[in-house]
Amino acid sequence: MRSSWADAVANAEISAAATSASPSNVSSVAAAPSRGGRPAYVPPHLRNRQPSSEPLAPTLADGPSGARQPPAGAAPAGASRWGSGPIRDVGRPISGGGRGGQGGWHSRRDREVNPFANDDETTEATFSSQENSGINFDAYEDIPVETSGENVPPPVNTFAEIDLGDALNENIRRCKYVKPTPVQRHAIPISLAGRDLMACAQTGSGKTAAFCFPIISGIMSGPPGPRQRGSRTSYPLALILSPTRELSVQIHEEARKFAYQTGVRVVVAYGGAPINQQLRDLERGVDILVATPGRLVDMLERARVSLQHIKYLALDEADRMLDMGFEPQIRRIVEQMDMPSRGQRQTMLFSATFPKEIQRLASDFLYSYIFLAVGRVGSSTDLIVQRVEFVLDSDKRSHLMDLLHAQRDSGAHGKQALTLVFVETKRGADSLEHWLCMNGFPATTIHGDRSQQEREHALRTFKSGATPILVATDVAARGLDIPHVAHVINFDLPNDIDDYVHRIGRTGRAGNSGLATAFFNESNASLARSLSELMQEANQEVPQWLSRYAAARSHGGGGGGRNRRSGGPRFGGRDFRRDSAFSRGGGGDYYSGGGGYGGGSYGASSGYGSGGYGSAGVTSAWD
Ligand SMILES: Nc1ncnc2c1ncn2[C@@H]1O[C@H](COP(=O)(O)OP(=O)(O)OP(=O)(O)O)[C@@H](O)[C@H]1O
Repeated sequence: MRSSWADAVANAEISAAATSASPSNVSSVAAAPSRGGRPAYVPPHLRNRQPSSEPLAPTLADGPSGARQPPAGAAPAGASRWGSGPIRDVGRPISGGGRGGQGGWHSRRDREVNPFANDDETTEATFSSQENSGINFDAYEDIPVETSGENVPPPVNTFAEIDLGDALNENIRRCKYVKPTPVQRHAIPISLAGRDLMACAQTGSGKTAAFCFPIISGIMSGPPGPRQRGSRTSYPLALILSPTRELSVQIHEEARKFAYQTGVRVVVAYGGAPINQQLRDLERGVDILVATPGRLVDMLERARVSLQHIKYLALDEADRMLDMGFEPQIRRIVEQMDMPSRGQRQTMLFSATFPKEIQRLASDFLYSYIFLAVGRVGSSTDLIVQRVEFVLDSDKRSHLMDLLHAQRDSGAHGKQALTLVFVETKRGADSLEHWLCMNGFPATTIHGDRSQQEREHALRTFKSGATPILVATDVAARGLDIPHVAHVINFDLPNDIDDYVHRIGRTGRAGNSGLATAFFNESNASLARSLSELMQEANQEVPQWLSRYAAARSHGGGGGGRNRRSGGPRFGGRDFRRDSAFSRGGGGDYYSGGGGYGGGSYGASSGYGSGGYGSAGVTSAWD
């Protein structure tokens, strides 16, 4: 997919690398962009330097959504609200002063690029020997689902049962989604009923569509938002916030597919890319704005975006968005700008993990909401074989090498299996990548010290298989949907079990299987208990030595930092309103108990560690 501004620059190099890469082709790794010839290896410490011959900016006319080119399947005349004149064939009632034909960007013939046209055939060819990565619904058949809140709308079994509109249904077909995943079965009817929602569902289970479909459908069937003549301010109707640039780009790509030919326009705004280009994109019209918080605040301060007409607010990775690193920015955006207050807008929060303390914070943004938990405790990892090995820091590299050699020799997971290696620090990432490259393993890296252009280039070469090893900090831990990641290696374990859940969730997605290996040593002792509990819950084999570490922690022994999960429920898969420890006076829209919530499978009571949220080392890698 050509999806972002950096692609315009990187495209030629990527395809060259993609066609020439092989595991032994070290020089294709972390290659300096070069024109023709063999790309030269550039050490990590030099890679942030801008090559003088390389254009800094992409072709501005193209916008972050990719090259503007004649669409493979151009929108039929009248199919786009942003296209040609008054268009209302999408089932939207025409309210007075519709946007079509008002002049300015409303009236320009802005042909919609077909977001399906770029689905990367090269990548699929590269991975053709592997299993198809469609959703394996059998894996979800007996998945437990819990809802709490008042008057919960019933779930659906098929997309046909939901009135999403012809255009959206056609896009669902184009996406090859045959039936909804469990979280979609429940969340879509709840959202279509106009209810606020806090949804907790496993990694890779289709949450993006679960919040995109109702938003797109709602915008299609609602009145158009207003536009002030002569104003450079944009008034989106929906705002989707996510914690990282790459995730925002990915959500934008997905949402554009879902919204294709519906007339609903989706724009992305994220840091590290030229703001002027994004502003121009906004000026062409926006219904759904996908953004990272920092860039959005910038645009709000410049009065280039107003939130006063927001009808839908979605926070993806909502627990991350509300943890220590992001909460002030989110509060600013949601509570201190011009966004309609809760109850006046519809708010949807999604994540695979929802610690109770974060749930409590999140309830500030929600009105009479429904809590939805999809999946038994630990079920997000049932599809992932988890291995934990005791490895001293000094042995980690050679151990990693052994794993990679074994993987290569056995041809496990297919010839081009992608391996994602998580490390703690940006420096550590560069250093490990360099070492891997020197030892014949094509690798690249993604972390907060790399330029956005480099980050996107790294992701693309990883996805294509040109550099099948990606060394990453937590910037890549959440949300990224990269097909064919067969192995996630926690070279350095995170301090927080939730981060572990998200990291290993980069494999075993959409019902497919995956493998996760963690290197554990004394410095990870604080994680022992929650890790061994998590593994047990997911029917994984827990090594005896890890159980001993866990027991030592339970009895007050062991060193290391405080693990916020310690003693608490996994995945926050239980509505905190059900927990008396969190009951409070005055919370008008708190659900006050009642039946219907079979908490058994979510186990454990509160006991939520009071330690800080989000370690400083991790926060630095986020946008
Ligand atoms: N109904 C469906 N049928 C088939 N595939 C689907 C369906 N819904 C989603 N998918 C695919 O499943 C994959 C995972 O979806 P998505 O990225 O939305 O997961 P997620 O729950 O948001 O994961 P994470 O917690 O890691 O962010 C994507 O490739 C998506 O296209």
